[in-house]
Amino acid sequence: MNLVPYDEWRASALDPAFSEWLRSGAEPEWTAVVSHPFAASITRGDVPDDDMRRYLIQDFQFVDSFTALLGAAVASADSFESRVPFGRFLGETATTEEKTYFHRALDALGAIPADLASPDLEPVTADFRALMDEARTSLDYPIILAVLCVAEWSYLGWASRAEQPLPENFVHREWINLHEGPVFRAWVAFLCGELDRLGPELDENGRLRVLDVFRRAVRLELRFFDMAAGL
Ligand SMILES: Cc1ncc(C[n+]2csc(CCO)c2C)c(N)n1
Repeated sequence: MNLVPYDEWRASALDPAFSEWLRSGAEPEWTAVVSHPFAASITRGDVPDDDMRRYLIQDFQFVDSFTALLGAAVASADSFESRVPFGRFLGETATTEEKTYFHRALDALGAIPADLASPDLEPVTADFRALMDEARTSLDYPIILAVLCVAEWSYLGWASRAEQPLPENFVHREWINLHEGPVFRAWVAFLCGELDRLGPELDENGRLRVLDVFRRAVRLELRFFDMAAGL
């Protein structure tokens, strides 16, 4: 656990970015997420259909709350320039992915419409949705950023470990491609950059609140993959 205050840490860190203070403060769970056996199995293309279906059914419920949280980011960002990337991601990626990938993948895996509309929530899915609802209703921009940043940065983390050639099965291949590549990298860099811009301006208490939310989100990502792996 990282208990070194940001100002002290910054003086000696190799990369003094606020987002790096958050990430290193979320170890060892961060590394456990990006190197998780379930994620590694996605990159190899060998997740059994039943496991992939269960994971994606739960993840569709995650993405629903995540999409609502993006709306709160549009509403709470501190400038027009900062609102724009959230609006673009919302329109171009989040809603397109929902319409296409989840529907096609879950159809191929034999899910029925009720599995998308109103599945039973796993405890970790309910907990993750509760954290996102908490961030959304706070309308506190750095807090919202912390949750969004963990979700996207950690997914870039495992997906960028995939080796070529990617699996042929589209359910695996497209799920990797959605979280890799120059456009997704630029999106993650934007989220980290916003935290790097705003974090140093917060007082110590404000920074610790952002770190607390960041850590809670990382622990939930870990539990989410554990759930998917049946651990
Ligand atoms: C538990 C969990 N954490 C992060 C992501 C990454 N992610 C967050 S929203 C979204 C859809 C728009 O790209 C994606 C892929 C996820 N899917 N599931």
